[in-house]
Amino acid sequence: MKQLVLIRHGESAWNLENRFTGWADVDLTPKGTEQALAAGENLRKAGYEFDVAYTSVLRRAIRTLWHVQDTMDLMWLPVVHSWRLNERHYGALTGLNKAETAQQYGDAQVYIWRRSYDVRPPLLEKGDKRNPQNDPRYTKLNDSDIPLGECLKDNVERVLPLWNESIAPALKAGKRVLLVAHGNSIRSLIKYLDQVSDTDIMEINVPNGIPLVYELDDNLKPIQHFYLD
Ligand SMILES: O=C(O)[C@@H](CO)OP(=O)(O)O
Repeated sequence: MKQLVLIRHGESAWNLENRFTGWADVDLTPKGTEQALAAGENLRKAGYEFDVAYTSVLRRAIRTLWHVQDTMDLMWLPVVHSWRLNERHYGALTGLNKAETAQQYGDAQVYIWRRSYDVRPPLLEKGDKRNPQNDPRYTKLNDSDIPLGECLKDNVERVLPLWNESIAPALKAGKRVLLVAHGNSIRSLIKYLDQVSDTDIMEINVPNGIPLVYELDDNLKPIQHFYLD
């Protein structure tokens, strides 16, 4: 049996302020830190061990992973940081308050932007200060890889090359994988692993800081999954 544990980062400052976050690099709140420590503690108590960890290049996920590693006495664990695990890019909605945006555009439109599989949010203008193109952590990427706004389908297409080229081979080699990422990059993996339909994925939400354990067969088909709460 192959073991993959997915954790969405703990509560972030913009989760608390109810803002569209995406690639904005906001940190954990004190509650988010507690959630991350509790996730590590629950994994430790349940006897989980890991051989490699994956995370995004955003601090809320990285810091969550650090807390989990620290709590589990696994600071030595090899860690792969990949932009492919970043949150779905929220385009021109980045930084806006979700409730205020719903008042302006209506709940139905905001639900479509947040949960539809293939409707993108309004895109950023290239010259927008929020365009990640000039951020040093992305300068080695092709311009075409740097999004100006993504729907979940774009996010799935961004995550899968990392899955196919690195995570799946690690699992097949018997490595126990810990992956700390974001609500939508994890929903992308859930959609792929459980073959969730484009409609059903709209109703699947991932809570902050609760380990989601996948037990996979040798072909990486899920045998079962459950939250370790
Ligand atoms: O703002 C975001 O980037 C995400 C996760 O917090 O929000 P949503 O639930 O709308 O996908």
